[in-house]
Amino acid sequence: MAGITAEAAKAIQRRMFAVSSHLIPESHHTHCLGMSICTSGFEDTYHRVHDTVPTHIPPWKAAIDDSGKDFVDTIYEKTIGEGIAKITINRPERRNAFRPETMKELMRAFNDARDDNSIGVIILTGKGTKAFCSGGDQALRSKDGYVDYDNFGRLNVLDLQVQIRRLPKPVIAMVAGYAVGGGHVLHMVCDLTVAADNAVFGQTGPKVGSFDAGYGASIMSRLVGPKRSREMWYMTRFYNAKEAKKMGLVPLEKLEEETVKWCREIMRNSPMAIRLCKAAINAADDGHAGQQIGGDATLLFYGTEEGNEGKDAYLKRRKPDFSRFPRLP
Ligand SMILES: CC(C)(COP(=O)(O)OP(=O)(O)OC[C@H]1O[C@@H](n2cnc3c(N)ncnc32)[C@H](O)[C@@H]1OP(=O)(O)O)[C@@H](O)C(=O)NCCC(=O)NCCSC(=O)c1cc(O)c2ccccc2c1O
Repeated sequence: MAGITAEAAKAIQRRMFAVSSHLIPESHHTHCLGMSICTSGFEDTYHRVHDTVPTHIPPWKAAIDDSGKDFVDTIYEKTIGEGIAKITINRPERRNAFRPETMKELMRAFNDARDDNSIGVIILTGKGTKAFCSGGDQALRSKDGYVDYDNFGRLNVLDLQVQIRRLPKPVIAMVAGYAVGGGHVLHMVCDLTVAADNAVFGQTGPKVGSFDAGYGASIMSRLVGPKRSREMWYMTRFYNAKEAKKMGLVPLEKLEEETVKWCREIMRNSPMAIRLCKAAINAADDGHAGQQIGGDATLLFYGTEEGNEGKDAYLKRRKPDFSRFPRLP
């Protein structure tokens, strides 16, 4: 486009994308109309009227946001005409461990999906089948958080957690492989989780000298109960998808089909009703967003010998030795 800046061209491209996303392609109409048989097994008017949703995986189209910056650690995509955005952590060589830049990009993508009124539901996932997310990149951990390009320590995953909780559209965690550490907390702050049969869940913090005393502890307690939460945090065991209760379990090869089906079921319902249900369901827990003190405690802990012992042990592939640290009364 001659005569306009690259940023202006990207802004125009984004606007055109948003507008075209409202248009449903002809092929989708045909497909949906073709699905007239109710396979749910219920022979009632409710099911005859509402029918089932199609399960094919839609074509994903690369999306951009207003900043005009590229997405490097993440992949940001949208469907055409179906109102679904997909945000993928793209560091599979590190089991999708995140660094501050990853969080910045995720926040940009979530912000754009929130702003785009053609989008009604957002999928958060990890690249590949080995991991949804393995938490903070331990190789980048320093005494004041995780450090990448600008040499500042950050714990900015806490901001992403709050953003997901407050975002007025459902966010679905699509989990294949490991969802551990900060990655496990990310799945917990999402509205729903669809897990493949190879999914593994767990908190590793107390083994690697970390913990999440904000949402990571409080939401877990609500989700799986206080005793199971203590077990997960104190013992740092891993659980397979069968053991992790209250989650849908689907074969790995059906994971995306099933997740998209959930999105479509949400998309055909009232956005205002969903928005208010989400706010209402979160209301009892909103006070936890104020638990910044939990994040600050982690920040201080990273600067201690005890915290560092866990990270060192992980990086050196040895067992941590916490025996020299006092168990204070
Ligand atoms: C996830 C695993 C169990 C997978 O094991 P597997 O055997 O399949 O793979 P490898 O271990 O060989 O890993 C392949 C490759 O990836 C690198 N890697 C994996 N995870 C990480 C990671 N988190 N950080 C850095 N690097 C990672 C690994 O080193 C290998 O690299 P090679 O070069 O050798 O090929 C297993 O990988 C595992 O246990 N990972 C660590 C999980 C973990 O402890 N995560 C951190 C928890 S702490 C955290 O996430 C956290 C972050 C925050 O920002 C917080 C903020 C505020 C409060 C608390 C926070 C917090 O707790």
